[in-house]
Amino acid sequence: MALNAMGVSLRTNPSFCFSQNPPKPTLLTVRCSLPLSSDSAATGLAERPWKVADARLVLEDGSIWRAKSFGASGTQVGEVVFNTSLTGYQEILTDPSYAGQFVLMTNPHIGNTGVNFDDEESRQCFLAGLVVRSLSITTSNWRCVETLSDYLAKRNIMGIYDVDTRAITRRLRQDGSLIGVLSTEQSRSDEELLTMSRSWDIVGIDLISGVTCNAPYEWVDETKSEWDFNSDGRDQETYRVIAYDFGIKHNILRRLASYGCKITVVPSSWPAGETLKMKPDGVLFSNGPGDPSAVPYAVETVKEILGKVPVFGICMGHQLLGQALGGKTFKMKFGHHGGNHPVRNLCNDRVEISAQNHNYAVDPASLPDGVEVTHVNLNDGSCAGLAYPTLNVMSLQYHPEASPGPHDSDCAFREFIELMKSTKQAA
Ligand SMILES: NC(=O)CC[C@H](N)C(=O)O
Repeated sequence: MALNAMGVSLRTNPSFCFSQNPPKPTLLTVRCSLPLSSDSAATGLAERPWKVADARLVLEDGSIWRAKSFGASGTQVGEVVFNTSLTGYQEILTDPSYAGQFVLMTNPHIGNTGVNFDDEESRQCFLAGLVVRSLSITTSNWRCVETLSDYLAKRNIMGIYDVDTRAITRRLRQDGSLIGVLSTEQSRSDEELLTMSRSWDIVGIDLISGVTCNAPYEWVDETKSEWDFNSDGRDQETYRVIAYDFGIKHNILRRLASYGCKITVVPSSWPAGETLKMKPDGVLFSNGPGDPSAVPYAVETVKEILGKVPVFGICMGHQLLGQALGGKTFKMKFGHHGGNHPVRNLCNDRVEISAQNHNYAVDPASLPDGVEVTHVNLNDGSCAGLAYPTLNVMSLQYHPEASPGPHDSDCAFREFIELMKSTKQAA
């Protein structure tokens, strides 16, 4: 994986490498009322008792947002999205779906619960960086094992705080998601960073290949009893599921395991023929980063499996299923990223409060006859779920596994079990 001079891995688009001139030390010329020691008076250098703004977020619209850095340093490009979740910043940081994106938290106070190693949704942080209003100066949580700042520094993830996240959010809502470049390198001019932000785009890039696993593995983690729920009515029968890792969140696997599934996770490029040879009772197509139109190989895999075994698509998996069934996906203005989106389940007319994280959606008008829209996002009427009963297909645009967010839609896992059960009985 390409690294820049500051050791920040260029995770988003390795081919977009910046010229690596190590930054020249910058003399701070300060004018402040603090008494200067004699030598500092001579050089004009003063140690300020507080952190100064040492980072810039330059957006492609030309706006420059000065901020204070935490975590890794360096220069990183990515698409800026805002997430309105009030809790779960660690699950967000480790959701591979954010690869190529800066996540701006609209909840102003971040970091107060530190981090722990139970709440991670994948093996590392894939996002481009974290943008927060106020970084907690202390942690207070019985599960805390590390500060957010140390956690990000160890994972080469950049963060900024003391920046007007509200103003940036309003801009994103007005103009749509914007590409930005975040830099702590004072040697880079504003113009250089602006040029970088206008030279990269997230559309059309396969970001899945940068987050998927390298080889198949069995999911063996047990959900600790204090975190388990809904598993009482668990079927006596065990169902074998192959889960395609397009950037899979671990809580999808934990929830399937809680419902009694034995799961083999396979890489995104795993051949459909190999999957079918494994004779699974069902196949899950997972969430994942980037543009669903940029991974035709994954759509072909889905097409080859469709109709052979019951399938369940989540988020990116839902979009790939939509394309495999003949539909089209499109890029939304600023997407849905949060934990309080109301979704109407058209099958039972219940409204589920859902966990959401997506910038693309399936266009229901493009779906062929026989494919049913099963869920609708009540905020904007977009397609939040589909089914194709004759091919034993179900999928959701949002996240029934929560992590973070509400568990209103956990029943979707039960429905997938029922789909596998009925298909097996009919065989
Ligand atoms: N969480 C996901 O799977 C996101 C899917 C896709 N990358 C999108 O942004 O819409």
